[in-house]
Parts: sequence; C-alpha cells; structure tokens
Amino acid sequence: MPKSAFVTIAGRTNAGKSSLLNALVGEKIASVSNKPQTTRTRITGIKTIGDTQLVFMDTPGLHKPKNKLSEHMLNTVTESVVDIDLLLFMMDCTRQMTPQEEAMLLDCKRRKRPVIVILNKIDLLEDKTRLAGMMVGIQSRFDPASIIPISVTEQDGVDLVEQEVLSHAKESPHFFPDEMFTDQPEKVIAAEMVREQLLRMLDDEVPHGIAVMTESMTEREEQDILDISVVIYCERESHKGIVIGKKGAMLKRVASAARTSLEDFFRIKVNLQCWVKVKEDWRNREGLIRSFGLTED
Ligand SMILES: Nc1nc2c(ncn2[C@@H]2O[C@H](COP(=O)(O)OP(=O)(O)OP(=O)(O)O)[C@@H](O)[C@H]2O)c(=O)[nH]1
Repeated sequence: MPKSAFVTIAGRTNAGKSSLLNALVGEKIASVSNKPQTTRTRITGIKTIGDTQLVFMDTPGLHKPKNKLSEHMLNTVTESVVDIDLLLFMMDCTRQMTPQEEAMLLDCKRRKRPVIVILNKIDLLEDKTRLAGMMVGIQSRFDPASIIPISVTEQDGVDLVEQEVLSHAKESPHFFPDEMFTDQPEKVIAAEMVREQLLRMLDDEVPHGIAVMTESMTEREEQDILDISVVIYCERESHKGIVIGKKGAMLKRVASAARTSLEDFFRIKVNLQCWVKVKEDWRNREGLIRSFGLTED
C-alpha cells in the first residue's frame, strides 16, 4: 500500500532549513547562504523511498517583518503549518530560543500537531553535554513527538531525521511522480541559483533588496548547451553599480559561480547572461512583489 507524508520545515531564519531540505532530498533545490531570510517562498522537495513519498516544504525563516515582502514571507510560514502531517521545527542549538519560536511550538502543542524538533549545528557546540539539558527542557515545555540533534553540514543525524519522518507516513496515494524531486519550475530554480550567489558575495544590505527573474531558458538543438538569461532587479541605482562592480568584475564572479551550480543541477553546459535593472523600492510595492512570484498564492 503506498504511503505519503507532508512535512513542513519551519524555524528561525538561518537555522539551516534549506540545507536540511537539500540534504534530505539529495539535490540542491533550495538556496543556502549565511545571510538571514535567504528563502522567500515555499519550496517543495520530494523524496520517494520504496512505497513511501515524503513531500517537504521549506519555508521562509521566522523573523521580524520590516516591509511588505517580509509580511508575505511570514504569511507563507503561517499557511504552511495549517494542513500538514508533520512539522520539522528547526532550531540552531547555539542560540537562545526566540519568543516567535516559543509561540510556534506552544501553538503546535495546543493544536496537537505532530512536531519533530531538530537541534541543528551541533558541530558548533563546544560542550556537547549541554544538549541533554536542552532536550529535557524542550520536551517538558512543548511535548514534541521527538527531538533530534543534528549537523547538516557534517551529515550527522540527517538519516535519523529521514527514518523518523518515514515513521509518520500514512497510507495514501503519491501526489507526485516518484522520480520528481521538486515542484519548483526550472526557471525559478535558475533565478534562485543566481540570487544565492548574490547573497553570498555581496554585503548585507544590497542582496536583500534583490529579485532575480529568468527571462528565457532554451536548449540549443544538437549542441547540448542551455542558454539562460536572467534579470537582476535592484532597489536603487547605487545598488546596481555594486552588483555590476568595477569593470563588471562582481557580476562576472556571480555569473561564473551561478553557472557552475546550474551546470551541476541541469547536468548540461550552460551559457548564462545576467542583466541588471533598477525597480525603486520594489519590496514595498505589492504589484512588483506579485510579479516576482513572491506572494503566498
Ligand atoms: N556549522 C553549521 N552550519 C550550518 C549547518 N546547517 C546549516 N548551516 C549554515 O547556516 C547558514 C544558513 O543555512 P540555510 O540552510 O540557508 O538556513 P535557513 O534556515 O534556510 O535560512 P533562511 O532561508 O534565512 O530562513 C548557511 O551558512 C549554512 O551553511 C550545520 O549543521 N552546521
């Protein structure tokens, strides 16, 4: 009998949610960077193991909303935990719990939603004996189904998360083809790979005001080359200059790193063109947020 489980991954920004999604699915479908709020929308990753299909939804990190885009991102999180089989609640074990984290865990307890608490980044914890105390505290306050300490970067404990999630699957038909690993359109994945490099290479303020859209994506017949053209939208003219860099140096670095990720992902040679444009203050303009595909619906 086929089984499936719908699993939402939520938690504070930068806890490692996208990293865990990629590790669980075994493909790099979600952007990872050390900047908060890397993930802006819900990203679905799918893994079928034997007769069981696991459908994971990565969500934007919990944070204080600062503009209209932030509000949409937090709505995405709230909507994602309404109708799920299981919540993977991702925490950074090196940081204090925030009031938003507490509120979400208490809400799940009150509604009797099954939650697995993941204590990530244990590789950074100097005194590992502290873990036991943390686990006892979380168990007694929030009563989750289980608590699993892991390190995604060291691939330590990710298999335990998978086993635990499998044990929550219920009899049900599969909702996606078994070989599918994401429902993200290829154009969105391509744009996200460029945005990921911008987040990694630029200083804090600039990349958060950036949106990337893929304009075209075509495979050259009989040449095994994928031509991808993306537009990078900045909030200000001065940011455009920073993105392009001296004599185009920054844009070249970004494009070159993004091309490598794209070639790994699509397993074909990629010709990537990046254009930079300005859309003043787009993060506060509903129409633009919508046209960039960053709303909840
Ligand atoms: N040391 C260490 N770093 C980690 C671990 N897991 C993730 N990271 C790093 O933490 C940073 C944030 O990871 P992401 O996966 O982007 O985190 P996120 O929770 O999806 O972040 P948002 O999209 O901002 O909500 C990246 O620099 C990761 O490389 C871990 O187990 N150990």
